[in-house]
Amino acid sequence: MKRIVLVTGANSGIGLALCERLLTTDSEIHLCLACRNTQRAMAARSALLHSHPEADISLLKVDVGDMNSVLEAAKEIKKRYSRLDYIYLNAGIMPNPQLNLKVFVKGLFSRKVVRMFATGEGLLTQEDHVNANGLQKVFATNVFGHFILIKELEPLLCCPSMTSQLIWTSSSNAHKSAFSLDDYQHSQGIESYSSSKYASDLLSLALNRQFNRRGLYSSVTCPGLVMTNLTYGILPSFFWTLIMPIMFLIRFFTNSFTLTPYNGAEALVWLYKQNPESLDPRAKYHSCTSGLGNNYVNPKKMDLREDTAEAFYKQLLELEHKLRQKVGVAEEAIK
Ligand SMILES: NC(=O)C1=CN([C@@H]2O[C@H](COP(=O)(O)OP(=O)(O)OC[C@H]3O[C@@H](n4cnc5c(N)ncnc54)[C@H](OP(=O)(O)O)[C@@H]3O)[C@@H](O)[C@H]2O)C=CC1
Ligand SMILES: CC(C)CCC[C@@H](C)[C@H]1CC[C@H]2C3=C(CC[C@]12C)[C@@]1(C)CCC(=O)[C@@H](C)[C@@H]1CC3
Repeated sequence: MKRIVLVTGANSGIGLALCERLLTTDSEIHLCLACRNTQRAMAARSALLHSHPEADISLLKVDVGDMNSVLEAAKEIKKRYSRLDYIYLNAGIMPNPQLNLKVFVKGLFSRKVVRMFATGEGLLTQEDHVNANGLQKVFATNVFGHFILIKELEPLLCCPSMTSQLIWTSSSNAHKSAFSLDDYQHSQGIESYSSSKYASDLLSLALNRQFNRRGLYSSVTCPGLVMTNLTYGILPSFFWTLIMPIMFLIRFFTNSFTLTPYNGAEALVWLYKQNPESLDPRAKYHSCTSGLGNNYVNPKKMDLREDTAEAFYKQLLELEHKLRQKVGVAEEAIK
């Protein structure tokens, strides 16, 4: 029986490299590319079919930052499939990133320089906005849309006598200090990306508590620093090209400069092959690349509290309830 794998944000960067690698790893797979832009999704499908002509690939239109689009997409998935084996919750944004040069230069001469390059801690700020659902855009895209998708697809993910896996593309940029239960959407701060990634780590922990007994397992990964559209948004591409030799040099000091989407997908592919019951719900699985270019996976314990994860999960359920009422009222008004 073919394994059914859905990947959000599959049309570029790490998501696209992941799809390519999954098709190479497993020929008995149905891949569903869940993307917001149909043309970009079709281009990705063509590229994948070019290297894997026999591959079974379908497209699904979904904007994970838009509640109505997620609900529509979930309806479509339920029509198409009776179960789902894997969902890769990979789509993500970091809008209007600004590099804090002062912190960067200071960091270069501090003892924390390696950590700074590995996590980008404190180096980046973002400007976030409110979306049409009244949610902070980064939170809605990186966390909440995926949460709603999982909730909607619960019957397909929790099937008797089989296990399913949720695999998040989180980040080592997820920091406790950027997240607060009082402002979990991060409407007050300037580190919405870091906050959203910490929120996804908390959510993954809570999902394991809620769903493991029903055969659903959740894991988080960090792909390392990868050159994708997301990172090209931080500094102009000519600058990245100029400093590329330095980036390859940095690899000898930190294994987190994976740089290519192929390398960045290492932990995501590794998790595909694991028995989910053997995984540690508190571990973040990091894609690593050595100075000589060898890839491997390094699990690291996350700094998470069970009670915070539970409280956050409750807040998400309340927000879901509120928004479902809003959507319901809007639908009634149209009728
Ligand atoms: N690059 C890096 O160094 C790191 C990246 N990550 C994470 O990896 C993930 C993938 O990013 P990466 O490959 O780097 O960057 P890309 O920008 O190349 O990929 C992001 C993908 O997400 C999609 N996407 C964004 N917003 C939405 C939305 N609202 N609905 C549906 N799809 C959406 C994009 O679609 P579209 O093409 O239409 O914009 C794109 O396919 C992200 O979650 C990111 O946070 C984590 C750590 C490091
Ligand atoms: C290498 C250079 C000479 C200068 C690059 C400086 C910064 C632009 C980078 C240093 C560490 C990088 C980093 C990220 C972005 C670019 C840097 C800040 C991320 C925050 C990108 C997104 C993620 O999710 C993280 C895992 C990255 C961590 C490191």
